[in-house]
Amino acid sequence: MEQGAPKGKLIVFSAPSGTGKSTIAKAVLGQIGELSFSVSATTRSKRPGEEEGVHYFFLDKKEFEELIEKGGFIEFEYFFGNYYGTLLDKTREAIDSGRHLLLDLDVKGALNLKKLFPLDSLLLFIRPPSMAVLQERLLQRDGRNSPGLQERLERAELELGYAEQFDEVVVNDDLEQTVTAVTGIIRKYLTTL
Ligand SMILES: Nc1ncnc2c1ncn2[C@@H]1O[C@H](COP(=O)(O)OP(=O)(O)OP(=O)(O)O)[C@@H](O)[C@H]1O
Ligand SMILES: Nc1nc2c(ncn2[C@@H]2O[C@H](COP(=O)(O)O)[C@@H](O)[C@H]2O)c(=O)[nH]1
Repeated sequence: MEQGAPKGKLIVFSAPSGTGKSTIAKAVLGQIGELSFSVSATTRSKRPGEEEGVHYFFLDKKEFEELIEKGGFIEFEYFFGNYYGTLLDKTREAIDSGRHLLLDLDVKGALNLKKLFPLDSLLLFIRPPSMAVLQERLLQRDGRNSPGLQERLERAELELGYAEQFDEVVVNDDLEQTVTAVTGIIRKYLTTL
């Protein structure tokens, strides 16, 4: 897709589920006005408080698979029993109009995106302070009986092994310090283009 340099840049957050990507993204978006959130499509159900077109575009499996057939995704993955994907049209529209996007992707999605936009993307890996803290955060957010909790923890171990392939790695221990560090990294990247 990298025909002619796109004007907007892609900032990608990856981390094991529950590390705090969405929490950090919300704070960073509040501080960097020229950055917009890239809304992915998914087949998973809405969590309380989530809104269509704001957190995700919620599709059913048939709709998602039809969109795959039509080449509607830059990348997509299937995990935790659901599809997740980055929409081609929305991404192209943003970067062609010079808007920078913040994407929240799993590690494979992030590394695939880097192959497509090697010069126009920055990959940030966010680490939890420990597996014990990660488990606490997932329990706090989703509850003890949440479907997929064990799967998310198992996948976390695997995802941590990809950290060194990212451009930057930040540990999300104290939230305020993490937001300051991440905001600094992104500002530096956007101003040294
Ligand atoms: N630094 C932090 N200290 C304490 N709690 C935190 C911190 N960062 C995030 N949290 C909490 O951890 C939980 C998980 O955060 P969040 O939903 O942002 O994770 P995520 O990485 O976006 O997860 P997913 O990939 O599943 O969407 C939330 O309840 C959030 O409030
Ligand atoms: N490869 C992609 N991964 C994505 C995309 N959108 C979100 N995600 C990742 O999914 C997990 C789980 O999210 P949740 O909202 O169900 O907790 C999370 O780690 C995201 O990074 C996408 O478009 N492509």
